[in-house]
Amino acid sequence: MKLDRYFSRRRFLDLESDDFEGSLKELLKTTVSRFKDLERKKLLPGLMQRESTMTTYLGNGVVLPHIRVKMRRKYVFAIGRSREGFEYEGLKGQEKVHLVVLLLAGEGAKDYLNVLAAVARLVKDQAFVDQLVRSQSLDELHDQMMAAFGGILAAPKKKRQSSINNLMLRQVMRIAKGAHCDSIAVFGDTISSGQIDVPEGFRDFNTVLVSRRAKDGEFIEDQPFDEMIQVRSFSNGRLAQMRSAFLVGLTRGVFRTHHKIACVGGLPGSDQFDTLMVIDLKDEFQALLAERENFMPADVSPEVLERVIGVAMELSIEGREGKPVGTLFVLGDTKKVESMTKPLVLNPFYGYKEEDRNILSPFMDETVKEFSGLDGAFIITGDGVLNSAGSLIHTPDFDQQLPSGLGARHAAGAAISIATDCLAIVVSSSSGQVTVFRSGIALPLVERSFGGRTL
Ligand SMILES: Nc1ncnc2c1ncn2[C@@H]1O[C@H](COP(=O)(O)OP(=O)(O)OP(=O)(O)O)[C@@H](O)[C@H]1O
Repeated sequence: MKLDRYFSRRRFLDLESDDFEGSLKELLKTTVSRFKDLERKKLLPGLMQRESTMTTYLGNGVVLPHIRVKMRRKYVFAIGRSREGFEYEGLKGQEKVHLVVLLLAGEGAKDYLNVLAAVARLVKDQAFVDQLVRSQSLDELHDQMMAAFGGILAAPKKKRQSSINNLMLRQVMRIAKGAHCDSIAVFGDTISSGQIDVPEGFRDFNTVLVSRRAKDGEFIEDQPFDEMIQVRSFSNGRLAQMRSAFLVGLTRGVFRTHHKIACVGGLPGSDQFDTLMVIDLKDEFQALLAERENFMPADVSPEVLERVIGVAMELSIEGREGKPVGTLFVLGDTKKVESMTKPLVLNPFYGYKEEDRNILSPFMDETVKEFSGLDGAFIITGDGVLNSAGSLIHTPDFDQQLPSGLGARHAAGAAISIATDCLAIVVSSSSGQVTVFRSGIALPLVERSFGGRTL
């Protein structure tokens, strides 16, 4: 998502204040002086009120205060930098806020959550944030932000691609041709710079980049790929996230169920492709897709499933504060699902605006991880609104046989996926495995044990 058109050099400041409220006042002053239809008096209390109910801290010293306002423009950004940094409620130890990214969104702006998510994704990169904070001048800071938000990140220093990588890429083309594959998938995180030099003829294939870096083509403008699938968390496994990536690809229409895919990958950051495989999606997802061309429930949007799978993967791979966490997400057909659940605790999402408790908002990540410690399930609507956490599922007449070792949480996920038109995504606290249930059929996405490695 290109956001550079909403930035203006005039709204880049070196902050004089040493607290959050003072910084907001400075940023609002420069913004309001330019857009006369904005009412500063209402903006500051609105922003402070949001902050008191929900933090807008994104990590890495960046805070993203945001609010919807009545204005003609879709979005306005104002950026404040504090080299010394200032304290902010909830930050531990030496951590301070160095960058305030103020976002005002017009009431009609429809892709608000995507804009928040795009900013959150970029500032997840600590090195990028450090570079911004250390910029010599505001002009330099502005240029870097424009480049990053325009999708043209300063090109990373290019290493020459090794001859083995070239060979592997040529081989995957030969295999794709020989095995009549429909696409070639490259696991891009193998290469630390993200820059992949492809051999001649590569562009004749339908190609997909699977990477943690970014989505919607942000980073692949000058890359030789037709599509990009984002995976969210690091795993030491070579192609451990393959299944979730292909599932996401299926829901987004990048792949069809009858497709065969030639894949090349390696350990993340190793700069060495070392694995080639051919995946037949029909075989891979056989049980799940046996009955239907499209396994998505009618009301679930692919980006919401993608997000839930991403959070589930992070919980599986990283846990919560290093400890394994298990949880259950029930996605879609919410009315019917809710008729088969009862609260185990007071609902922590009660009373918040739907937009603020949508799983597509980057500020929900931490909240969801925090509440994953609760017993029971998250109930999520097909368009991403978190309706409740800590819900006990009780479905009628459930006698599904599950593989041994799978207990009550998996049984509940399987049962609700039979009783309603939903998807249930289970993270196992004991094995870290992530399993998607649809109509009682289980699809394991990542199989691992904590501390272990997966091929
Ligand atoms: N009917 C249910 N509805 C919602 N959550 C449930 C239900 N039954 C169990 N759980 C949740 O699952 C948790 C763990 O149960 P159990 O260990 O039997 O499940 P499991 O399938 O073996 O999962 P894990 O692999 O995480 O241990 C419970 O503490 C509870 O939070």
